Amino acid sequence: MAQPVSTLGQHGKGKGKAKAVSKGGSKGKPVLEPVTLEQFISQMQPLIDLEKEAEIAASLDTLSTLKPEVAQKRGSLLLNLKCTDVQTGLLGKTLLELQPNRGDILPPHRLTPHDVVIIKLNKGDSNSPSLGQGTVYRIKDNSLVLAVDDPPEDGLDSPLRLEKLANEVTYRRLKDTLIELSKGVKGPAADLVPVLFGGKPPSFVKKPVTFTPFNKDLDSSQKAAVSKALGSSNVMLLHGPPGTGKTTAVVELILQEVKRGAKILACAASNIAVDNLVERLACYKVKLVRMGHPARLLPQVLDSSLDAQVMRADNSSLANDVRKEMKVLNNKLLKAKDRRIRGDIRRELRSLGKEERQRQQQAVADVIKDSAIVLTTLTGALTRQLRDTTFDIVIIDEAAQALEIACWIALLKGRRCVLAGDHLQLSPTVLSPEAEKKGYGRTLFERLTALYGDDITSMLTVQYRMHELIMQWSSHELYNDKIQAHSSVAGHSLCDLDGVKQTSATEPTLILVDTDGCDMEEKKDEADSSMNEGEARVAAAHAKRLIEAGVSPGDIGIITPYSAQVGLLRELRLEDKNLTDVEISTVDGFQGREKEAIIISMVRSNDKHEVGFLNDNRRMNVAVTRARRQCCIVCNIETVGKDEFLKRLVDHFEANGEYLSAMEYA
Ligand SMILES: Nc1ncnc2c1ncn2[C@@H]1O[C@H](COP(=O)(O)OP(=O)(O)OP(=O)(O)O)[C@@H](O)[C@H]1O
Repeated sequence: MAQPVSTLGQHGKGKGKAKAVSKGGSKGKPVLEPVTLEQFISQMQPLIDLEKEAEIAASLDTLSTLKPEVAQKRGSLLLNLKCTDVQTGLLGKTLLELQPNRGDILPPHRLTPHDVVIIKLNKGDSNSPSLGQGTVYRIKDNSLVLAVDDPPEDGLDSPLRLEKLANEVTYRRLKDTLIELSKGVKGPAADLVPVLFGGKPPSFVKKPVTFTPFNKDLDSSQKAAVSKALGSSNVMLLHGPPGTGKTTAVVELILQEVKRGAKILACAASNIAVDNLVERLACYKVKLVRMGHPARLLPQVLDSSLDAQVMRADNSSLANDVRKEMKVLNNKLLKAKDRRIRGDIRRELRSLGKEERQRQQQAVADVIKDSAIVLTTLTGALTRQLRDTTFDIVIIDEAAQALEIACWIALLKGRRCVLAGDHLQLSPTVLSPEAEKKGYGRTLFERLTALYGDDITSMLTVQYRMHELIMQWSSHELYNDKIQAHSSVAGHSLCDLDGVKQTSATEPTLILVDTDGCDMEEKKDEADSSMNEGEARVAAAHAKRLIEAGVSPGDIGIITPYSAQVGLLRELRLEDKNLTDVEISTVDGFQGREKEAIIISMVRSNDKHEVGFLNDNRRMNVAVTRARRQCCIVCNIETVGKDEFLKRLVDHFEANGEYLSAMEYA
């Protein structure tokens, strides 16, 4: 293990007093002030409650006060469904497929995979009894699959509704973690906590750590980041701007830590990010286990799940034998008349029950003990199954999208930590405006960047996604011009793709479609979200032109900041079969993803030049950097150009790309 032989002495001298190194936050975000552990605990306590109340209120609000159709758009409800299939699968769970009763596609909604929902009869209301509870497993435009432990005994042949449940367990785990922190940390993280609150300086080994990479393609910035992480004695930040191979570097770091005998807890806020790590590690044949409910895991990682590995374990099959024996005894008990015999059977059943539980627990403990890497979501790290396991290092991917308090669930289990992320992309969504204002959504990654900056950070500087024209604006505005495009992508265009013709639609890398003067004003929907029908039609028309030129619909994404616009675009997609596979999403929902061609509908178009939350630099950064070979922005330049940051964006597109009036798509 790395020995702390040098320290970065500039920070946080004086116990419990964090040095003020705060920098200006992104637009719309409060400037970061350093906090002590005590301040953090007292700030967070009420905010967790505020956020929980906001989540519950959102569902109660939508369920009781709004028309069901509006409630549906707000997110917590999906109405009038029919059950079209019931199957067993997924390590013994039952999978229910639900489709809309009317129409071909599900109405606009905000349910996402992994949400916990209750199933009710459609004609019921918020007080009517539940038929059962399930976890959303898969969502397509026309169907949704739920994983349930016990399928409802009746009611499945009637019209159904789904109601999203507030996630009580998560909030309880966040509170429990705060209590742990307030008690004074004595476990493995005892020396880490003061460093993360500025009370003790971070330290690194003096000599850079050299290593032989498992991945021979690592670039020099990735190697430098892995080396810095390996040399850190407590905390290191791996800053990965869009497309720079942050997860590639994290995978290399994990493999190097395994090689030097470390036990690793690898986490992320979302299940999908954890699964991504599992998939990328799987080919290296390392011993790992993915914790978590099977319905929340991608099918391709199920084999690595704790449930699957426990099922294969010797102790587990012995437990099964015991269970069979218990079944036979239970049958005997039903038939036995003699009191003495009944007493004997009961005694034997009790002892077998104990043995079965012990063998199951032993099987779980063995799998965890034998795994060099344990992978889980942050909140999943508080599971009972990991209670007695400690780790040499906790690695958190997508850390800039995780609530700080959620990070602490995992951090308390390890001696060192590496956080990988990009605080210049979107931070986690917070429902309560008050909690947001008071810093609930502030991430540990942001806070440590402000506290220690470059001293503990290594930034990746080669990106493998975007044409350099797409990258340049983002690199200049947010990353001090430090990002370079790798030669394999710097000049790639849609026309290089198989079967794509060179046309006026496919040739440009940047396209700016201006709706000014084209009567394309924004509107509000019933749920107060903005939309713009004219823009939606232009975006769909551009997608059609790309498809006509041979671009595969699956390579095209239309993204927009507003959920009402997503609904509108999805309705338009129904009008043309060719558009079926074009992906449509909010910008926030598309973070971490990419497409060959991205069309951005900015929506805002008004005389007051109001741009709403378009002016959060990070949202536009995410939007533009999803595109690999072409980025097309549809907007009203007159409206959005009044914001300085957005003006520089449209200026970049105008100067380096194709400028068109929306009239051309009429
Ligand atoms: N050194 C490298 N050489 C070649 N390709 C690379 C290298 N590093 C990463 N890539 C490629 O770049 C792409 C992005 O990598 P990765 O998923 O690790 O990035 P990320 O930074 O985690 O992504 P995101 O921007 O979505 O957070 C992948 O296709 C990956 O194979």
